[in-house]
Amino acid sequence: MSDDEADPELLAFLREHFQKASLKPKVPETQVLEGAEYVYDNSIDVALDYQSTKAAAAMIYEQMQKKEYSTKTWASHELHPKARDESTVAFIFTMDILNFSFWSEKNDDDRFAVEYKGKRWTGYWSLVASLQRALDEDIPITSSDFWQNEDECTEEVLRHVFRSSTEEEIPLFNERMACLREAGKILYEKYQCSFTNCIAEANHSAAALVNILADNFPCFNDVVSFENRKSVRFLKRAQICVADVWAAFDGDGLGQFDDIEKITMFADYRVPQILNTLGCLSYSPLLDNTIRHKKLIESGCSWEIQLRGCAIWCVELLRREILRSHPDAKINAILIDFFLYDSMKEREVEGKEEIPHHRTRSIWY
Ligand SMILES: Nc1nc2c(c(CN[C@H]3C=C[C@H](O)[C@@H]3O)cn2[C@@H]2O[C@H](COP(=O)(O)O)[C@@H](O)[C@H]2O)c(=O)[nH]1
Repeated sequence: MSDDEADPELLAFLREHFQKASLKPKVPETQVLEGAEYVYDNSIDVALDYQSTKAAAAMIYEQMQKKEYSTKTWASHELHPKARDESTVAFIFTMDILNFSFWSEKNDDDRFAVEYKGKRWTGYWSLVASLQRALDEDIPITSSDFWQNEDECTEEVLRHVFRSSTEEEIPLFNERMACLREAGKILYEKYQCSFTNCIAEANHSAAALVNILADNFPCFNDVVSFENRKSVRFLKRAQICVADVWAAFDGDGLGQFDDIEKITMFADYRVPQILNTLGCLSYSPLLDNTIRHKKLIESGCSWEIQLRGCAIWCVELLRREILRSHPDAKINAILIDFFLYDSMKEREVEGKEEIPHHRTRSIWY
């Protein structure tokens, strides 16, 4: 139909509508889920099993209900900060700058571990314990001014903060120190030394805050090139940082986000492990063998990207399946992820780590 045949009123309406639409402020998106779906659609070494995913969705929902899993679960962890104020925002920002790669090639007795409050903490919890211990020792480890002050925040002080109760030091110590210095410099230059100003700039959009972190702080810009065909944003620490703020503040105040459902699962090395254990994710024989024998998988290689992308997509399918059968469920990808991580850690404590997690050493997760 040419313009002169079309109804002039309809044409005027369409022109006005599209004119308005193009003026609308762009709704922030992270593109993480689109990238994950693309990786899933193009994966040959990692596959999803729909029957197991359907069964897992039912089990996860039932368990989350039984445990009353909610944002409140976050603060219930012994080491997580409880105050809903800027000190907790600063703690979370510090924590999630450093929230990566705790796995060790040593046995449980010899691996990096932190003694704190009469307990021996490993993995993610060794990081949280180190930060809490430093604050107890009046070391301002959550202050970006401190990270930048190389006279006060010396390498020696940081080695003291992350001191181990074993011979093994925290993995990637130098990279962690560099991440803190870089983040401190950027926070000083762009956000008046406060992560709370980043939250304010995001104006209650979780996606916008993820993008602020990824676009301004290189150590949060977790982006890969999948088989040289497509740039895929995983943004694991940027997303978990936003999710931790949301959970710590119970979705209120500094943790109030209008689009929190845009946050996906955090592509780490624990959630793929439990998804594989539950039968949701399956691996090609060579990849399965590599993981079972704890062989290194290079950061950025196709196998690693398939593991991370398919895990994000799998949790999205779990989320959709749970909401299909329970439309009123107060559940999102964050809470499913938190539940899966905590469940995997419980299995590890009970000695039920049937299949190992994959071994990739990087600052991204
Ligand atoms: N996907 C996902 N990855 C998570 C977490 C957490 C901790 N979140 C706490 C906050 C709320 C939850 O209830 C948890 O209590 C750490 N990690 C990642 O795992 C790895 C550490 O593993 P391991 O060495 O075994 O401790 C490392 O890449 C770390 O970045 C999570 O929740 N989801």
